[in-house]
Amino acid sequence: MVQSNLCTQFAHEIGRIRPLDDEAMRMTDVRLGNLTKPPGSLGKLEDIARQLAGITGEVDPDLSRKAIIVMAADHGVCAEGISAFPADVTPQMVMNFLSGGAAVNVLAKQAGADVVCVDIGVNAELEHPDLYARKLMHGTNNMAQGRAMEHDTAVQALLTGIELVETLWNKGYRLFATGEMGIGNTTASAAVMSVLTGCSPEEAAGRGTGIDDARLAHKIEVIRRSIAINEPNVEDPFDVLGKIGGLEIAGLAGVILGAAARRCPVVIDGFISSAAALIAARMAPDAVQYMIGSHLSNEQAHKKLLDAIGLAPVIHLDMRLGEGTGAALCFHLIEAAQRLLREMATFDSAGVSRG
Ligand SMILES: O=C(O)c1ccc[n+]([C@@H]2O[C@H](COP(=O)([O-])O)[C@@H](O)[C@H]2O)c1
Ligand SMILES: Cc1cc2nc[nH]c2cc1C
Repeated sequence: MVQSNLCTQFAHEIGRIRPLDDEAMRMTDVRLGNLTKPPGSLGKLEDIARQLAGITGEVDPDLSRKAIIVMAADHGVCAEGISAFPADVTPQMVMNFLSGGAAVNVLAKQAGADVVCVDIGVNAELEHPDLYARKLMHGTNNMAQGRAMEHDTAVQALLTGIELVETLWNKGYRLFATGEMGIGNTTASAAVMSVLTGCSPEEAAGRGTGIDDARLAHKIEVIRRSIAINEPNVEDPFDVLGKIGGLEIAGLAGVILGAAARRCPVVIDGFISSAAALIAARMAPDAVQYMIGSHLSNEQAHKKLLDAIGLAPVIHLDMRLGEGTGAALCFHLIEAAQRLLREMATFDSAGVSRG
């Protein structure tokens, strides 16, 4: 009963996601064509301007209030020794986000964005006035021994992401980005990628926080074992999420779907955020049009994962931090696209001859 109630809420939200607004994109193309530049010469910045119009239904939307939603959670699979760092780093970094000392805080501040720090499943008791306390479990169960979480918990995590976007939307935020913190979460993300794209654990696994060759071989074996023991159904993203996913991955999939349902752009950060984006895409294919790929992470499988979603990253800086750091940098390019459209002279106003 409870489960069907949650699923009904979720289905209602998914049902709100619509294709982009063709007329707003056409009007943007007309405006871009009148600006003092050869047609298409601003490349991907023009694509972004067009996409923003399609998403919002406005040629020049006000996206000045922006939030990076950083979902933090722990992973039972850390017991298998798959990370270069101890699980204690997850709660420690959450406190660092809340004190403003993490990389994402610095980059968010520079971009004029707010960091929204969410405990959706950290294995520690955390208290801070700015923390969004939404803990559903004290970390997932060890997926190498059985399912990571109950089906219902995965749906609750998805709804938590949607609820956060709604709360922030009501405060005036119109541009969102995904970010995360969770020691062990590249293992869960690689497992999700392997099942949903059909690639091997070798192809999906990477070095995460910086593991050596021996630990990488072990990580691949743990992913293989987790998939074998749980037998997730490739046709059912809820099943995949519940058996081999993570609480922050589920929460971020909810953030993405919630943003799409409210016609807001959502910038996808690195490898873990992209695993969440793949889940969201399988739940609601139209949601992909609301996503903006930010950067290409150095996590080796990221390119393949983005290809599976249909996203092209705009920044290549060899970063592999997560937290929302790549997405924060992408905010500058989004603002650049908007300013060009808003502030450039037209051929007529500047008296420049057309070709
Ligand atoms: O976003 C990325 O592309 C990315 C790539 C590698 C590592 N990370 C971060 O590192 C942590 C996971 O690494 P690991 O090795 O513990 O699975 C987690 O906190 C992520 O935010 C993030
Ligand atoms: C220190 C540290 C900071 C991070 N931020 C995101 N993932 C991280 C992993 C580590 C280990």
